[in-house]
Amino acid sequence: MSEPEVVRHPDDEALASAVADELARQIQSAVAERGVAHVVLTGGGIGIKSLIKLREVSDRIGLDWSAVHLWWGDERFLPDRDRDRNETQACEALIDHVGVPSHQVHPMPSSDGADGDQVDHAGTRYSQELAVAARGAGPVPAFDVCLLGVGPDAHVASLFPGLPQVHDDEAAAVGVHDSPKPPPQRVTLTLPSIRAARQVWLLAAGQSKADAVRLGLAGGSVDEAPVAGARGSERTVFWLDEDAASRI
Ligand SMILES: O=C1O[C@H](COP(=O)(O)O)[C@@H](O)[C@H](O)[C@H]1O
Repeated sequence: MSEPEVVRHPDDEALASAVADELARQIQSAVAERGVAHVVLTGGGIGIKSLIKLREVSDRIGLDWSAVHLWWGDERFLPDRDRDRNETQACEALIDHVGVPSHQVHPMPSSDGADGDQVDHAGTRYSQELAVAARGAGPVPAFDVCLLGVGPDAHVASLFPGLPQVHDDEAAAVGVHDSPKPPPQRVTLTLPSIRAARQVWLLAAGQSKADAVRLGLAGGSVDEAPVAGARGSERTVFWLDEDAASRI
């Protein structure tokens, strides 16, 4: 696992622009080197802002999306197209406007889909989809970049402090029943799946994230701060604005 690096920008606008520029570069180099790019998207304020900026970068440079696969780190288990779903927000911000082939967009299940209201089944279904894409090379593809927002409580994806999913080292994705942040039912990648990524990028903006960032960089207990367990195999980058970086 890699040691975390810190990249600081003055405010959330500059931060989102920098994330978008670098993500476009990483997509291009993954496709050039391996013929495919697997990117994990996040929800949250700065996560969605970065996708809006990525759409602008994509338009500007003519980014080729034909070999890009999009995954999610977590999802709120709600009906398809619900405005609070991370997928809905990512589609509005980016996906509906760029040319990613639809079979390469891999949303987590919705609560009105094939699993009905069975969020654990939804986690299993997503694990199976990840395994198929990994083509026998492991439980999940080696994601090129895994984007993760950071909650004020130090959660990443839908791995919340003190909840059992933080310690799941068998499943690739699992259901969450009692998230302290609404909605209570969610689907999330587990920490081993996140750690399979070449690069893990933690995105945080605002004073409310400053303590979580400090704990995440310190690398202590994942029970207390799940963000402390989010590390990439090659690179881990904390992308921060000055407010989020204020307690480092
Ligand atoms: O609920 C969620 O929250 C986190 C962080 O969101 P933020 O608005 O505080 O930045 C996000 O990363 C996660 O994907 C989402 O489901």
